[in-house]
Amino acid sequence: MAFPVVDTEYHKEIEKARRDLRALIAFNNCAPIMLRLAWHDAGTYDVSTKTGGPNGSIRNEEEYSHSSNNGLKIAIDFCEEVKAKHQKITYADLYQLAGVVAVEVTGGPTIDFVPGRKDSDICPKEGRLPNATKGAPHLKDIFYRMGLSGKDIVALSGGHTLGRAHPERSGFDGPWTNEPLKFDNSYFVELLKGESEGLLKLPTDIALMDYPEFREYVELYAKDEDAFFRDYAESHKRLSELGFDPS
Ligand SMILES: C=CC1=C(C)/C(=C/c2[nH]c(Cc3[nH]c(Cc4[nH]c(OC(C)(C)C)c(C)c4C=C)c(C)c3CCC(=O)O)c(CCC(=O)O)c2C)NC1=O
Ligand SMILES: [Fe+3]
Repeated sequence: MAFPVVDTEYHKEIEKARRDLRALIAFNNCAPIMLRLAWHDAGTYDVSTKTGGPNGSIRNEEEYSHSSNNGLKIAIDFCEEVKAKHQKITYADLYQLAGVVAVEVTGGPTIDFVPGRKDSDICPKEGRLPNATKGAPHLKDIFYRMGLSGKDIVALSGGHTLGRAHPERSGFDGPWTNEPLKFDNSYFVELLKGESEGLLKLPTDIALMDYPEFREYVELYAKDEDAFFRDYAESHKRLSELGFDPS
C-alpha cells in the first residue's frame, strides 16, 4: 500500500510536533523509552497477513498491557501531551516521529520521516515482538516475519546504545553502554569487548555473534560509526514504514 498523500496543513502540524517532541524529550531525558515505544508499535507487523505495524494500536490498554510492553505507558502518556496540541496528527505518525526525534536529539543519524500512517484499534495478540531470552533462530523468525533482513536485525539492535533494562519491566537490569543517552556505535564496541562490569547483554544481543552474517555487521559497525549510522537510518525508516511502500 502506498503512503496516503497528506496536505500542506498536515505537514505543518508535523513540523510543529517535531519541535514539541524535541523539547519534551530533552526536558524529560526520555529518548530511550520513546524509541522503544516507536519500535513496539511498528515491530508487530506481519508481512504475510499485512496486519499490525506502525498504526498507533499500542495506545490501547489491550496492547500496552502486554508484558513485552511493560513500562511503555510512560512514553504513551508523554506523547499525549503532544497529541493534545496537534489533534490532526495520527497516533501512528506521532509515535514514529517520536522515535525519529529520539535518535536525532541524542546525536544519532537524521532519519527521513514520511507522514501519512492511519490509526487502527485492532491490537495484535501478544508474542509478535522478539523474546529477549531466545537465540538467533528466533530473531530471524521474528524479523523475517516483519519483512526485515539479517542486516536490519544487527543495525536495529544498535538502538540499545540508548537506555537500559529495568528489573520491574523485563527482569533484566542495566544499560548496554556507559553513555545511555548518547546515540553512537558503543553498543557494538561493547558487544565485541565481552563482559563489562555493570553493562547488560541480552541473550538476543549475544546471539548476534552466533551467525557469521550477523557478526560481520557487528564488526563493521564497531569500527565504522558512519556505516552504522547509514545502515541504522535505513533500517529504522524501513521498520517505521512497515505496511507502506513509500513509492
Ligand atoms: C533485536 C531484538 C531485541 C529485543 C529482544 C529487545 C528487548 C528489549 N529491549 C529493551 C529496552 C530497549 N529497547 C530499545 C530499542 C529496541 N528494542 C528493539 O527490540 C524490539 C522492540 C524489536 C523487541 C529494537 C529492534 C530496538 C532498536 C532500536 C531501547 C531504546 C530500550 C531502552 C528503553 C528504556 O531505556 O526504557 C528491553 C528492556 C526493557 C526494560 O526492562 O525496560 C528488552 C528486554 N530489544 C531488541 O533490540
Ligand atoms: Fe530493545
